[in-house]
Amino acid sequence: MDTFRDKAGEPIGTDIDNWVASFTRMESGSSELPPHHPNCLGCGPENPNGHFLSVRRDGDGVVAHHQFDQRHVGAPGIAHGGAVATVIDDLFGFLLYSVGELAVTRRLELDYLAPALLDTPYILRAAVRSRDGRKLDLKSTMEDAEGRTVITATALFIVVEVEHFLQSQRNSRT
Ligand SMILES: CCCCCCCCCCCC(=O)SCCNC(=O)CCNC(=O)[C@H](O)C(C)(C)COP(=O)(O)OP(=O)(O)OC[C@H]1O[C@@H](n2cnc3c(N)ncnc32)[C@H](O)[C@@H]1OP(=O)(O)O
Repeated sequence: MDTFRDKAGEPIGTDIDNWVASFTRMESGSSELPPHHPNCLGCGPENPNGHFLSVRRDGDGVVAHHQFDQRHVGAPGIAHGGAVATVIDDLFGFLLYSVGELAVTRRLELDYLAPALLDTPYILRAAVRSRDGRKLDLKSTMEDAEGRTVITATALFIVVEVEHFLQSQRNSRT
């Protein structure tokens, strides 16, 4: 089990309730947003196989500067489409700090308008388009340094209770 940390990087223990509490207590102070947890595939600083995504608030949404590297290669020189989807899914997860509720991905849809090149800087943005009950309609774009849109994405996240994660933890074989 991971040791979860608060916004200041202080350990808050391994208990999932603590993790959720630290997540939902997030106030709108610094624009820098903390990783979902240390080993998160998208943003965890302790996951050597991850993307180390660094995200900050940007108006009502979030923004990240990111480069894919050789660990994420699909076709030579091009990031694997699944790696791109991982990063966008994780970026959407940062919107939950503003929503202030727990939610998980139900649907994720990407349009790959141009190849996402390795070792090339991109800027990714995401925002909540609308909310209908538990359903969060999210949108994202990824642009290159010249402002060309490389990826557009939408997602449906569903708000869940902490029990969703507790039950998943109980059912997990790890
Ligand atoms: C602590 C930090 C946490 C956050 C941690 C952040 C980490 C970020 C990482 C990125 C995020 C992830 O990877 S999350 C991990 C990947 N995702 C998952 O594991 C989720 C797996 N799926 C599930 O557990 C479940 O399907 C749920 C919880 C998502 C939904 O199940 P449910 O609660 O039974 O909901 P259900 O009734 O089926 O659907 C809810 C509503 O959505 C509608 N709906 C369902 N599908 C669709 C659809 N494709 N298009 C339109 N609408 C749809 C239904 O009609 C319904 O509308 P109405 O009748 O209400 O109107």
